[in-house]
Amino acid sequence: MFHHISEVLSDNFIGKEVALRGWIYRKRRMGKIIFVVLRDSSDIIQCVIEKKKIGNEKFKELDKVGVESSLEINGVIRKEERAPTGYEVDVKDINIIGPSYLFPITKDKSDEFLLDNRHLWLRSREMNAILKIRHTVFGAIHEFFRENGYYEVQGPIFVTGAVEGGSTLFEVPYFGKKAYLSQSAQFYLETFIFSLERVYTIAPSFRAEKSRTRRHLTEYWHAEGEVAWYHNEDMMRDEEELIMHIVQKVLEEREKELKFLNRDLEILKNLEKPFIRMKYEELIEFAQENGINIEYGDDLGADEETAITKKFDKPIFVTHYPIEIKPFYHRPDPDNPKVVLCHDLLAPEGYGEIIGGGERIYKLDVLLRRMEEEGLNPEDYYWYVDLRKYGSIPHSGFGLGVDRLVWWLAGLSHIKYAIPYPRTIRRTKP
Ligand SMILES: NC(=O)C[C@H]([NH3+])C(=O)NS(=O)(=O)OC[C@H]1O[C@@H](n2cnc3c(N)ncnc32)[C@H](O)[C@@H]1O
Ligand SMILES: [Mg+2]
Repeated sequence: MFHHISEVLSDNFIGKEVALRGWIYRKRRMGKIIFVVLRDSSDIIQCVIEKKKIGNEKFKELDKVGVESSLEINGVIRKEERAPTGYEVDVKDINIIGPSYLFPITKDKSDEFLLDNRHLWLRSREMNAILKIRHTVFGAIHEFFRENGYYEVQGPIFVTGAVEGGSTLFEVPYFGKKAYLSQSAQFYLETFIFSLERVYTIAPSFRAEKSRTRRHLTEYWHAEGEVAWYHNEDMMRDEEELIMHIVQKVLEEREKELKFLNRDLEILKNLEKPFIRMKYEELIEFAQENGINIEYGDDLGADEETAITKKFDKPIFVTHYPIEIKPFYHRPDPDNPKVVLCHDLLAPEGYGEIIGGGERIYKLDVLLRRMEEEGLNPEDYYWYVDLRKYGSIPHSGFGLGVDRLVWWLAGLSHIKYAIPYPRTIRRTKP
């Protein structure tokens, strides 16, 4: 029976014979001894392999193969302070399963090279840690929604209209017609709430982003929720709970990985509700007082959000944006129709927007007027307009960029490290 390496890194296994399997992470020979650092999905361990124990043939074969060769080993665990994980295996026997020669990732760790070889770089301890954090984040999102009465639903990926503006639509040929890749499942989630009232989905969204920033992908993972009868504040409250749940799970399950990534945990450990709430106009004033060059009416771009959020140590909900800089579906504030009842959630520490959401227009005449103002043809959105014809209700929703959330929680320098296969304006492989 094989153990995972993390199981045997313990005093309870000292003196016990174990069977391990994995890949050569490091290898060096000193005379009649070869030191192998073996890795598996859980951790690494030093293995001391002596020629006299495994025999000349196997020793010679082991000496020839390179890093990332796959191995099974048998041996006895002993404590060794100088070993990378404090224990080592006194090897009795090995079995080389799959040799690897000249594994391409050695000294050259340049960004582009590692992106070109992401299919192999996934094996690194850095990516292993990030993938585990990502796993915990996805699981926590499902857990939160399901524990709070949300039904999981699925919208289509082939669609015929924009949600977040036509400039970032990916057009795909569709049997002689035009289709687009979904920018957001929102409009479809709005159809579900008339049946299930509270729905969510986690799916890829596509944005033909020409901007090359630390936080933009052309394909990203999007967790979206929609709730019947909710107003803007109700939705923000659920989102606060969601983020707190995810942060708590990541701290509980992934402290080891966060520490390996040298993530400063203070802000995450000190996170508490309620998050900061600022109206857009207050945020603009704050930004101007802090020397950030921005005027009322400007959209907050990556640079502005980075500069602003570096000054905060908890997430900030920014609400009541001017109607001109938000998509047509946002509900104008009845008390001041020049602004809309929306919110963005900006992550602190310079990370910026991780959530966009708000209250939807639910009155037919208001929606038709806004579509006309935006030059949209209601016919193109006939099914979306129908929702306002047949038993319309106030409702709100949001979209969380899961890759951006992982990027913030793991304290990474660029979103491309937060997703296994990043897609950007210049990259569509591997
Ligand atoms: N159901 C909804 O109400 C969602 C709404 N229709 C929507 O798509 N809002 S959003 O455009 O701000 O995108 C939502 C989030 O999606 C993320 N996002 C948005 N665009 C990107 C790109 N290009 N790359 C990575 N992540 C991205 C980011 O965190 C945004 O806050
Ligand atoms: Mg947004």
